[in-house]
Amino acid sequence: MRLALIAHDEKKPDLISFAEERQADLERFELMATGTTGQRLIDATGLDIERKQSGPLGGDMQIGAEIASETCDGVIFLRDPLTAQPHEPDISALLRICDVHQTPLATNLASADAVLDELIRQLDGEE
Ligand SMILES: O=C(CO)COP(=O)(O)O
Repeated sequence: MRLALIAHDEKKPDLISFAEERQADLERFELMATGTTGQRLIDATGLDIERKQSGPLGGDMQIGAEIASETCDGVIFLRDPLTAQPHEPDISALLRICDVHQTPLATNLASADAVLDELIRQLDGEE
């Protein structure tokens, strides 16, 4: 099962803490991330993560393409709702394509655990 991890700059510390807490669970997935998020997570946890482009350079669109191809099963995207992003259209497109394909999506820390728990439940069912 493939899972995407993304965080805006203000939320990267939260995502790193989340990944440290849930590292054993995250290791069960094929992970992908936008460029800077991926590097920060790799540095902090050593998790094996496929890095796409940085978000403003097209990383959200690359993850959106994975969702459109149904090669990504869930997204944890800790958005910063208080800072304008230059690539807002890409972000909107990513959220939209998740809805189009019924892809589980968490956009804040409060729902990240819930999405990961549900994907783990599905993984356990597959085994
Ligand atoms: O901007 C992002 C998502 O919209 C995240 O990109 P980075 O992980 O490269 O910072």
